[in-house]
Parts: sequence; C-alpha cells; structure tokens
Amino acid sequence: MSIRSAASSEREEGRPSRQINIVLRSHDAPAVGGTSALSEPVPAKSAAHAGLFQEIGRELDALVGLDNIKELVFEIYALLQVAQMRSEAGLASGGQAYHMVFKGNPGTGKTTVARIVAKLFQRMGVLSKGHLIEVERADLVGEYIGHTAQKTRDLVKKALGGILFIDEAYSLARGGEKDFGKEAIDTLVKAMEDHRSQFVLILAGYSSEIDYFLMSNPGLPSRFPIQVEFPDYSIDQLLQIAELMAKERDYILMPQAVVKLKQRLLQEKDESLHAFSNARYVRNAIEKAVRSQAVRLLNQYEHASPGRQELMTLRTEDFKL
Ligand SMILES: Nc1ncnc2c1ncn2[C@@H]1O[C@H](COP(=O)(O)OP(=O)(O)OP(=O)(O)O)[C@@H](O)[C@H]1O
Repeated sequence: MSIRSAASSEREEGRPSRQINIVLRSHDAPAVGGTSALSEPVPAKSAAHAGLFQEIGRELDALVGLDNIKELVFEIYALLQVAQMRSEAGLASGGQAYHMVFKGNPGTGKTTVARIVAKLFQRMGVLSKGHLIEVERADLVGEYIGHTAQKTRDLVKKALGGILFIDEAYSLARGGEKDFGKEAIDTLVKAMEDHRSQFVLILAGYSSEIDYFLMSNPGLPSRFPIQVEFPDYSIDQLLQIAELMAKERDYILMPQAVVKLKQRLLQEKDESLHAFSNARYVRNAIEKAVRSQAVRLLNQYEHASPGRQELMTLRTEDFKL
C-alpha cells in the first residue's frame, strides 16, 4: 500500500487544502507506464504504518484550520514512511533530527499538535513511548548551583521515549549569563547529544520572543530544523471551535448565544492583542456557560427535571462574558 495526501493533490489544482484525507492505494497496482525491475514496489513492513496514519489524520482533521501544520505532520509521516522503505531496500535512511520550535500566541493549538506528533512518532517507531512531558521555566530551574542541572536532567529522563515540551522557552534566557536558566539550556543541549534519538524537544512560545531566544544562543537554531508558526485563529474559526467544543460535550449553542460570543471575541481580540488566548479563551467561555446553564436549570426546574433538549441547550444568558 502507499499513501497520498488529498491535501497535496488539492494544492496542485490550486485549491486551498482544508483536510488531510488519506487516499490509500495498493502497491499491487502497476505504476503509470508499467514497472521495471528498478521501480518495482517492494512489499514492505512500512505498509503496516499506512493504517496507523488514518487515526492521526482523523485527529488532525478534527482541528479547525491549522492547514500548514496538518501539511507538516503529513510531511513528517511521509519522511518516516519513506525512510522505512529505503531501509528495507538497503538504502541509507535516518539521521534526521526532529526537534522543533512551535511559535504562536497562547491557545493556538501548540500543545494539542505536540501530543498528536508524539503519537505519530510512537506509532512510526521513532519514539518508544510517545508521551508528552509539558514543562515551563520553574520546572527546570533550581535555586542553587547544580540544582538546575539536576532538575533538568530528571525531566529529560522522564521524557525519554517521548516529547519534552517547554512552554515559554525564552524565559530560560531571561536573566542572561548569570541566571540559572542558562544552566538549564546548557543541560538540555548536552542531553540532545547524549540521548540523540531517544526524545524530541519542542520549544514553544510567542513568535518574537522565541526568535530572540534562538538568536541569543548561536548553537541553538541549527538544532531545531523544524520551525512552525501557529497563527491566531480568525473569529469564524474561533466560533467553529466553540461549536465543536460544545458538541464534544453534548451541548448546542443557540444562534443568539453565538452572536453574543462573537461580539465578545471581537472585543477581546481587539483589547488584549498579544495576550488574547484564542481557543483557550473559547474553551473557558464554554465551560463557564456550562456552569451557568446548570445553575439556571436548577433554579428554573425546582420540582421537575428539564427535558433532554433543554439539558443540551446553551442560551445567551448562559454566556456571562
Ligand atoms: N484548531 C483547533 N481546533 C479545535 N480545538 C482547538 C484547536 N486549537 C486549540 N484547540 C483547543 O484549545 C485549547 C487550547 O489549546 P492548546 O493547549 O493546544 O494551545 P497552546 O497553544 O498550547 O496554548 P498555551 O500556549 O496557552 O499552552 C485546547 O482545549 C485545545 O483542544
């Protein structure tokens, strides 16, 4: 079997790619123009991975927007798949570093995508466990000389076989040369050498700050060959995310509630600029509305139970934004 991404075929036709719909084709089908001995498809172990990507593809498709990231994940998948085929054909393969930088504002999906990537690496045999350890400065940096190196090494140890995800990574460089953050960076760089293919490091944070962080550490940029931008979501995308989050929880949003949420999102985006927390803001708004709805229903139905439809409905008054 081989795999092709519908996203790429759409691109060829000049249409924007929206979804990673995986098209499976049989290896047994003759290639265009017939097969020669050299081009003959190899019955491959790698074929087993084909089905695995379908699950990952479904998880990616469930995310609103993020087309560039969906394509990147498919690219990584293709690279791993072809590396496996090359190895089966006796060709050089591997040696690729997968450490990454995820740049973007809060709530743009960085942690969510990191979890999907961890799963992909585990399924493809790059990482043995595929778990994600999410840390920030306080988890890595200690209070006395030597403490930081120990704390950082302990976390790397926990991350072996998976992904170490450092949020707001630039805060490690905050205090300059004399700060313990520097010790954490040095320990991480050493760990990347010592445990070369045993874990993947993802640095995450605001775009400008991450760029500054990488620039101030000349040895770092080349260690992170994959750099991805997570753009802010548009208002329409945020509303789609809201509907999705409500649906996942078995709720529906009344049209007027959507209008109210939209107005609040426009205002919030405008006022908080850099600090606007995108999908995280939406998640908090939905969770708060769910709590308000519960209180409203209890008050409203003192001696009876609300019907199924009423239990599912989030109304304008539930959004106290
Ligand atoms: N494209 C999307 N589609 C659906 N849900 C999304 C999308 N992006 C993010 N979410 C949801 O929004 C919430 C926040 O996302 P996530 O934690 O991945 O963001 P983040 O960029 O890592 O944020 P932070 O930098 O604040 O940690 C999660 O509940 C996640 O499932």
